[in-house]
Amino acid sequence: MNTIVINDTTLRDGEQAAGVTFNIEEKVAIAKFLDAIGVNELEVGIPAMGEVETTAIAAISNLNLQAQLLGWNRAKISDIQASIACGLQRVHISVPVSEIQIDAKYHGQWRVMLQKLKETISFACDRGLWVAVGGEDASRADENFLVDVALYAQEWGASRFRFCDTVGILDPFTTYTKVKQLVMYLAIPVEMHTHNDFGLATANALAGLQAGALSVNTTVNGLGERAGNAALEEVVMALKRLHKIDLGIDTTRLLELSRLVAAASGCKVPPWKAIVGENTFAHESGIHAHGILQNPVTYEPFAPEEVGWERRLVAGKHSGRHLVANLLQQQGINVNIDETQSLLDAVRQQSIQNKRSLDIQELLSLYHCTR
Ligand SMILES: CC(=O)SCCNC(=O)CCNC(=O)[C@H](O)C(C)(C)COP(=O)(O)OP(=O)(O)OC[C@H]1O[C@@H](n2cnc3c(N)ncnc32)[C@H](O)[C@@H]1OP(=O)(O)O
Ligand SMILES: O=C(O)CCC(=O)C(=O)O
Repeated sequence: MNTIVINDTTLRDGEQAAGVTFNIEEKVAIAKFLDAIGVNELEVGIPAMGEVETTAIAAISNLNLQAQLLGWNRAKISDIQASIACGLQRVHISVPVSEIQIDAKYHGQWRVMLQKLKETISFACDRGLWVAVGGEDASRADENFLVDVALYAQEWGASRFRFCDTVGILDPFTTYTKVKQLVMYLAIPVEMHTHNDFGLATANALAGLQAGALSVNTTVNGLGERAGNAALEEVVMALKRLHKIDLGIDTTRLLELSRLVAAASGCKVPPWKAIVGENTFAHESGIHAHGILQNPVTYEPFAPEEVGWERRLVAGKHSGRHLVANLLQQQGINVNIDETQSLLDAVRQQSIQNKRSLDIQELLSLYHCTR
């Protein structure tokens, strides 16, 4: 798992989340940010969508970023032409590979699908483009047929094949088995594209990488169709911290990036969201805060600064004396731990009444009232 490519699709699948639209400035800002922190590759959009999209893609293309840029295409010559017109040198061509999708898009005529794939790969390769192919709904495809399509794509000139769990129905174990088989047959790298319909997108992406995939689609905050995609920040941190694979991405800016995409998409990040949620390094519970004050490793998997956060202790319903005493100490008030019980009782009461934790001013005024 050492030469993994992150191909971030915030600007394509991320923007496909219902109700989300990025304007040109936002698309450019997100692309620049992803590039600046060291993301290798960006799927920047769908040129076939028309002028608004192609103008944004061309603007990103003109930035001459370090990251490789890809346009997403159907197996249609006109889609490839639209990608070329944006100045893209890399195209991703998607074809349906499950019976369900081939029925819906090609009236069940898989030979026609293969013919279109061959034509579009050749058209792109003849124009000097680097071509990747995506197997849409690969997770529900007949496994032998999937391998055949991928082998044809490879033979016709594709440089990578994307395994798509389009409706997010796999678990990590089945993902591993299916991707392992594909990797075994192909000489070109396999890319993972996972969806979060059962909350398993990141786990499945990692399972695919364990099985030998060398590239992975992510989106910032896990934004994307329906329940979203594998989150960039989760995949990068899981690889770094759980698998000891540092992709060279500046993780200290992940929070800033998350906030940029949350603002541009209008999609708030839930407080409990891994890595970038507001509560990921906030501690209210007495036993946790007591542990953290002695050694942060007791209740944190890594230091908050590694992803751009600062640790926060907050007083609330579940707090204990050590936490409250520490917060007061930070304000220059030294209290004997054994004399904080009445203050703690007042904190609980007010927190229950307000249905939230207390800010420092509220804690201070309770302290003065209970003296
Ligand atoms: C799993 C995924 O995320 S796939 C990506 C999905 N993303 C999007 O759909 C967002 C952007 N899409 C769009 O802006 C529009 O759908 C467009 C511009 C691509 C096409 O718009 P329209 O021409 O109005 O077609 P519409 O969206 O209604 O239908 C999709 C068409 O693409 C065809 N199609 C779908 N997938 C493929 C494919 N992989 N290869 C070739 N054709 C395909 C469908 O069969 C249908 O064709 P038809 O019009 O000949 O019946
Ligand atoms: O690239 C493809 O083939 C399809 C990607 C996708 O968005 C999906 O399958 O969910």
